[in-house]
Amino acid sequence: MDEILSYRQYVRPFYVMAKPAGARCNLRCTYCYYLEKSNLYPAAPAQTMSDELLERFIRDYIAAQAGDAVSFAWHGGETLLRSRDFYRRVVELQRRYADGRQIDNSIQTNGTLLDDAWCEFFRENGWLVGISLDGPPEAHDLYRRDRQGGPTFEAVMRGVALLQKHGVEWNALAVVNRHNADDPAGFYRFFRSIGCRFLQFTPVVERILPHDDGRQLASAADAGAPLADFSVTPEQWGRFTCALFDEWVVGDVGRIFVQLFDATLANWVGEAPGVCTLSKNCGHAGALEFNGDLYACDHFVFPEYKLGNILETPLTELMRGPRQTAFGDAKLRALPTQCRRCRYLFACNGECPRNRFERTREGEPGLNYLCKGYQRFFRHAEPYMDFMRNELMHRRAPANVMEWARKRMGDGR
Ligand SMILES: C[S@@+](CC[C@H](N)C(=O)[O-])C[C@H]1O[C@@H](n2cnc3c(N)ncnc32)[C@H](O)[C@@H]1O
Ligand code: SF4
Ligand code: SF4
Ligand code: SF4
Repeated sequence: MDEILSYRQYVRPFYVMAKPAGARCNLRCTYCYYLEKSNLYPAAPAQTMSDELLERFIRDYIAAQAGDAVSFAWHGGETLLRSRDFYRRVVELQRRYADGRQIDNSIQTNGTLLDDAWCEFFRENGWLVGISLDGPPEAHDLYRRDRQGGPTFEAVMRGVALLQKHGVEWNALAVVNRHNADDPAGFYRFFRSIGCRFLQFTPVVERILPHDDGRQLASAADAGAPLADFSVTPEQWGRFTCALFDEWVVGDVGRIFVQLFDATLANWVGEAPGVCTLSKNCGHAGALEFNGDLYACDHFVFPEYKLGNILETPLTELMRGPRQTAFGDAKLRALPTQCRRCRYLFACNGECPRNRFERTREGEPGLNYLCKGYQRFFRHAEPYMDFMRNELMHRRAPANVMEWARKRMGDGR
């Protein structure tokens, strides 16, 4: 088993989320886990990735990939605080080092700084743009505030309209928090109404632990830290995912792609889920800070999870080294007995290790805080997932589930 694990680790591609503007941002979202990472770099307030580092990263990242396609992910902080010239240079360097590979780029942004020129750049270069949007204005604006504390919904929607005008490929990245989790139907209908076809949503789960350097959030290793009040509860998460699933399964299968549902179906048929949180192992997506520091994961940017600096140690060595391999394999190895015996282990895999700070019924540590919510979701989705798996096995479209679901729900559930 161990041999198989390490063999897979070796041939599997790895990804790196690059932070060209570090943790700098024009907004001040209450729940943001990244803004406070500036405190790790007090001596470099500008947090700007240098041209030397950019070139080294692009060259080494392309060279490290075994396949024909290489995917770059630009992340932050706010990515659009860097100029278009910076990203033109990215494209130029990618062409220089591509060596016949196909290069893809995705960029995550809060959307408020988009204008025609940015959209033209993304369209011309075929970049996929991820937009952070938490639902309709009353859901979005509570936590997604600008520096002055003002709302941002309208600015984001102006950005979305520009992307649509220019025909830029985009998807929405929403977070589910204590506030917006109670209106799943309104949330889903909103995204449908704005023409969003690719929807990802992440549960916000943070705990508070003040550090001497000014950071306020706990890492997975910090036992006993209290929950931040914007965190979604397991009960909310369960209700939210079930109700959203009901909206989707009666009308939008094959039309709107919801990452959680696609990944669940993939696990149901024994395929790779395409999202780390529901995979058996993880550790194949590092986070690269503006100065070359590489961390185990975007959600593990804590000093104790720093792998090294790519200007000092080759990127491949850090990503394929024993520390990162152990980090990724721990997702499976550290599962508590309750998870190992769970009937939904194949679908859940204990979800993300950063949320495993609860104890099991037997008092064993390492249970996922959202466990109850996931259990409820998998139980709820099970008959529909079984139906879709059966359709796929018989080479029929999973979208046939919609008619079956409508009848089933009409039949008095
Ligand atoms: C840190 S931001 C960086 C990129 C850009 N500034 C943006 O907002 O899209 C990346 C994503 O993380 C989400 N996010 C922020 N804080 C989070 C948290 N505590 N838990 C989960 N996701 C969070 C944001 O909503 C956003 O979609
Ligand atoms: S826009 Fe992104 S980086 Fe900025 S505060 Fe909000 S979530 Fe954090
Ligand atoms: S720690 Fe969580 S977010 Fe990071 S790679 Fe693993 S599953 Fe994904
Ligand atoms: S649903 Fe709960 S018990 Fe089952 S694998 Fe997930 S976290 Fe573990």
